[in-house]
Amino acid sequence: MIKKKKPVILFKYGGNAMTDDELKEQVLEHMCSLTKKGYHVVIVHGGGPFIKDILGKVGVESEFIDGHRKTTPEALKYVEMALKGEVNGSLVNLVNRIGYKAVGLSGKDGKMAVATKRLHRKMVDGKWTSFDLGQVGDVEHINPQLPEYLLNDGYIPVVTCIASDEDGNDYNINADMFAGHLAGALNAEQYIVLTDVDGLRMDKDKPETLIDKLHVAEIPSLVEDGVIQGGMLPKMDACRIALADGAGSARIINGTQPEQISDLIGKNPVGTTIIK
Ligand SMILES: Nc1ncnc2c1ncn2[C@@H]1O[C@H](COP(=O)(O)OP(=O)(O)O)[C@@H](O)[C@H]1O
Ligand SMILES: CC(=O)N[C@@H](CCC(=O)OP(=O)(O)O)C(=O)O
Repeated sequence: MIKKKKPVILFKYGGNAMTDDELKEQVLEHMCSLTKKGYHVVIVHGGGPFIKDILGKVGVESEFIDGHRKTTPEALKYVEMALKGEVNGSLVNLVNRIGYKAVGLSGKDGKMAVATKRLHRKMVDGKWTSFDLGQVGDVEHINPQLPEYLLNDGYIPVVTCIASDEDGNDYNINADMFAGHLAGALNAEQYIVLTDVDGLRMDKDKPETLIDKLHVAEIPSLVEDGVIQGGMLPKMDACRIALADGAGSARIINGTQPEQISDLIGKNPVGTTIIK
């Protein structure tokens, strides 16, 4: 008998929403409990504040360009330590402690993600201008077999956003971008981005201006008008990629409010939904 494939929910857990261990545990409990409701759960995480901390301690400076951290080879060493050692280690520990089986991975494991150096361009004074972001990568290709094996065997993949290119050079990839590619490759029924705000706002400082639904075609003009900026730039790009590559839906919700996760499969969708 052919086993029916379970739908995948892929969560992108942003570092800004990981304020303390108690909250992290509640959020992870809400995510992982979806496995009892017939879903396969994948967690992709970032860890911006943890990277900032470690870089500060060792005195390595870094700057963000359009939501991507310019990364020198020296900084990359510390980015990897923070993401794989600190954040991934702690999330795997918490998932295991609350009674599920987590497997911590980065894009390098099993060559799940193959990266390429990011060629960053944007309009400056009416001209396309290139920016060298150093060891910042883009996902070129995803091999979904490893997370699929794990999901089919009852494990929860907890994945972070470091990957190598075909020659073995390592790259720091924005976690939203990484997650969007993986959600597409896994044909996730839902791609859910957990951050520290309720979703995309028309005015980033006014919670009452939350946009509940947005078409991907509306993204470029919202970028041009400066509505989508900073950390929201890669988030929206990642939603576009996830939907184009095979995810069923994409949504941004508040990861500091765990109950919003339960609402996902309920009747009252929260956050900002991005539609094709
Ligand atoms: N239009 C907008 N609506 C809401 N937040 C916005 C908007 N534009 C930029 N942001 C910023 O994006 C941030 C979330 O992105 P980021 O800091 O990268 O978080 P994460 O760690 O979850 O990836 C918000 O805290 C907010 O400051
Ligand atoms: C290239 C790039 O920007 N990489 C990110 C990776 C971590 C991340 O994206 O973390 P959040 O999800 O918490 O933002 C960085 O260095 O901060």
